[in-house]
Amino acid sequence: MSSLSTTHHSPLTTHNHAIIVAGGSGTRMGATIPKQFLLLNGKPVLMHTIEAFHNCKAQPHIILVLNTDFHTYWQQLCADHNFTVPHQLIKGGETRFHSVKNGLDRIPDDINAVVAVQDAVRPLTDKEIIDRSFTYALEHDNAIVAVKSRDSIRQVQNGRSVSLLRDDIYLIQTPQTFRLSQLKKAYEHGYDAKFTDDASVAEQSGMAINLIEGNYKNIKITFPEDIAIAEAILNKKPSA
Ligand SMILES: Nc1ccn([C@@H]2O[C@H](COP(=O)(O)OP(=O)(O)OP(=O)(O)O)[C@@H](O)[C@H]2O)c(=O)n1
Ligand SMILES: C[C@](O)(CO)[C@H](O)COP(=O)(O)O
Repeated sequence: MSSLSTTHHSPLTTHNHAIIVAGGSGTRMGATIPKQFLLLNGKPVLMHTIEAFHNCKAQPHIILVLNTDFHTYWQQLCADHNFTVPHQLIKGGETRFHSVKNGLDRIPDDINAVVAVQDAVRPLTDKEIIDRSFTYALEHDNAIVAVKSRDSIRQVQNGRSVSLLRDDIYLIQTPQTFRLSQLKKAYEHGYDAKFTDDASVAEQSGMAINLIEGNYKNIKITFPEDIAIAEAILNKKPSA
């Protein structure tokens, strides 16, 4: 991981924000409710994710982006699970891009602020990694959590597959953390269907993207088997 950036400073600032995007419907999961509400060890996925941000040293102001059809459902879930972590609930958008944009629009301009964007459906994100992303972004404008590919990689070009250098391939996770002013500016450029994350939006606006080391356990809940995988990771006893 020598090519990924590292940092050792404290992430403490009073200007930290986290936008947790939970506006999706989970079509690939195929459940009767969006996957962010499915239970992981008895607690909705989304609560695990919010708690990771609440428990980190950066102590961000938490904005939860959720389709308005599910606001009342979420408030009932919070009551049922005695979930009291403070957060600001706002409406979701048509795509992940639009949900993030809705979140950014709710944060007042602040030259000193840093914002992390997090998939609601990554409930196993380490609080230490969240803190590292805030610290690194404060010093270097952005920090995108990534892990190196552990599989061999081939790309199909004109019907032929060609091997790529595995050491140059990184798999991108969240959080993706930025100086607020720079991410707001990037999102002003408008939507493009090729955007899959915040780094691709920022890159399009000319920003150089910094990768910081993530964790293979920081999986995204996407398909039905991912819930069982996440529970196995959560319940694994530390080896002696
Ligand atoms: N309109 C949307 C679409 C997605 N997301 C969020 O972006 C994250 C990553 O998206 P993905 O895993 O693709 O979630 P879904 O869109 O719900 O899943 P699918 O693509 O299978 O429908 C999720 O936390 C999802 O809730 C969002 O906030 N608003
Ligand atoms: C943001 C992300 O999780 C980074 O890996 C990913 O791009 C989301 O992709 P999806 O197609 O919306 O699941």
